[in-house]
Formats: sequence, structure tokens, C-alpha cells
Amino acid sequence: MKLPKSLAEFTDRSRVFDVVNPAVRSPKLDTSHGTILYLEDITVSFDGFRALNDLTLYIHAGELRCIIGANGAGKTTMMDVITGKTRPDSGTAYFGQSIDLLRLSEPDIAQAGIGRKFQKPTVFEQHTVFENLELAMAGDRRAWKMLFARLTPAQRADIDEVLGVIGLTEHRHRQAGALSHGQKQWLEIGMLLMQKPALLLVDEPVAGMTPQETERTAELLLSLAGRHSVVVVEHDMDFVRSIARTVTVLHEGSVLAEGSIEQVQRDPRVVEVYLGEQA
Ligand SMILES: Nc1ncnc2c1ncn2[C@@H]1O[C@H](COP(=O)(O)OP(=O)(O)OP(=O)(O)O)[C@@H](O)[C@H]1O
Repeated sequence: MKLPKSLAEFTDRSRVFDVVNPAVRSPKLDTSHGTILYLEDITVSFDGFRALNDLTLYIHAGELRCIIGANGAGKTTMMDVITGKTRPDSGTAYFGQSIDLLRLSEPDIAQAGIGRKFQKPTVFEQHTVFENLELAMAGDRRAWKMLFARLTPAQRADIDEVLGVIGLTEHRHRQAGALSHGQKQWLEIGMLLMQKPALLLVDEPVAGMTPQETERTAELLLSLAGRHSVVVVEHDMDFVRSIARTVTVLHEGSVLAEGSIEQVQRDPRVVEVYLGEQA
């Protein structure tokens, strides 16, 4: 156990926690109760405006959850809280039973097993599909050295498996910059998968995709559920209908409704604040 050097260091809450519980540095995910994410009473204010307002939301281990809601409902802010980009004013956020997300930095949260895919693909255009996955494997700068090192058979097998999952096996030697928009999105999902996240947060995955690409993306996300828990924020209701088992509707920073797609579509409050404007 590493002891703090000074009293000030010792009285710093986060450091005290390190000393009391060194496991915080390499936290182990415990989903033995069947829930992978607990957000409870989360409030985030920006200059007095509550972007999240006592938000309480649970994600089950292995589920594929869709989050919908009008512009400004708080979807991005919620993702930002989960990944450590935004700290809430109050509330609790746990990854599994014991990992307190509010005590971890953004890199530590990624390391603990939460991957986030932003709307715009950010693949390395000059590198091949295979190299992109290779670079993503370590998830940090060490990866650049790995490009010139020999891959172990296990690492190669991991890359091959992900290539299959994202449907890009035949494109493995193509430069990422030459891929279609949809293929780049799948590659980026593959890059996240290389880090073996337990929970994947995916922001508007089908924006700008052709109908065929959208359909393929639905298959891809459905194939991930079970092995991973997946939270998808999406405005495209046809897409949500095609993948969702459970839908959560956010409104003004809180959960307005939650249930099967049929249940939320029938809910008059949801029709009023969201689906009405989608029709
Ligand atoms: N950094 C910030 N400073 C001030 N207000 C913010 C900030 N970030 C978000 N907001 C406000 O908080 C509210 C929730 O925003 P958020 O981006 O979470 O909504 P959203 O549901 O993701 O919307 P969209 O569908 O448009 O992406 C909005 O009214 C937004 O203007």
C-alpha cells in the first residue's frame, strides 16, 4: 500500500479513498445483481439550468437500451456523466455493484470498461482497417509501438473476431479513409470492442446512413447485446423500433417514461412531448 507523503494529501478525500481501498485503481466490475449501471437522483446544472433533474435510470447487464427524447432533454449530458466528462451536482452513479463512477477520472472509467462512440467517426484514415483495430487494442499511445511489433496469436484472433462482428473482414487491408460512412461507423464500433468494454454508449449511430447501412447497424448492435450492455441514443424512430427491447424517454432531464416500444408509443405524455413532433 502506498502511503501519502503529507497530511494534506492524506486529508484529500480521493486520496484517502485510495489508501483505504487500493482496489479503486483497478476496479473489478460486479454485475452479480444483474444491473450494470445505476444512476440515482443525478442533477447537473449549468448556470442554474437543470440539464439533468433527479435522473434515476438503471441498465441491466447484457441489455440493449434505447434512449430517446427531444433536443435538450439531457441525453448527451447523461452520457457525459457516465463517462466522467461532466460531474453532477448531486446523485450517485455506479458501474456494477461497487465501482463509483463519480470517483474515477475519464480514462479510469474507460479502463474500467465503459466505451463511448460519438456521432462522428474518428478513425485513422491513413491506416488500414486492420491497423485501426490494432491501434485500438491497447487504447493508448503504446498502441503506436505495437504497429511495428508482432501480434500474438491471441491478439490476431481478437482482431479477426471483431472484423467478423463488424462485417469488415473482406475490407481488412483497405485504408479506413476509403470506407463508406457506414463502414467507418462500424470500424469505430470495432475499435471500441477491441478494448472489451462491458458497457457501450453509442450516440446516434445511424445519422447519415443509407437504409441498408442502417439495417446492418441494427444487426450489429443486436449482435453485441448479451456479451456487452449497449445504450443507444437515437432520434430515428424506425431504427429504435427495429432494435429496442426497452426504451427510456428523457424529458427535461428526467425519465418521462420507460418500457417496451409499444408502451412508450402509446403513452400520451410521450406523444405530447416527443413522438408528436416526430410524426
Ligand atoms: N456546457 C453547457 N452549458 C450550458 N448549458 C448546457 C451545457 N451542456 C448542455 N447544456 C444544456 O442542457 C440541456 C441538455 O442538453 P443535452 O445536450 O444533454 O441534450 P440532448 O438531449 O443531448 O439534446 P440533443 O438531442 O440536441 O443532442 C440543453 O438545454 C443544453 O442547452
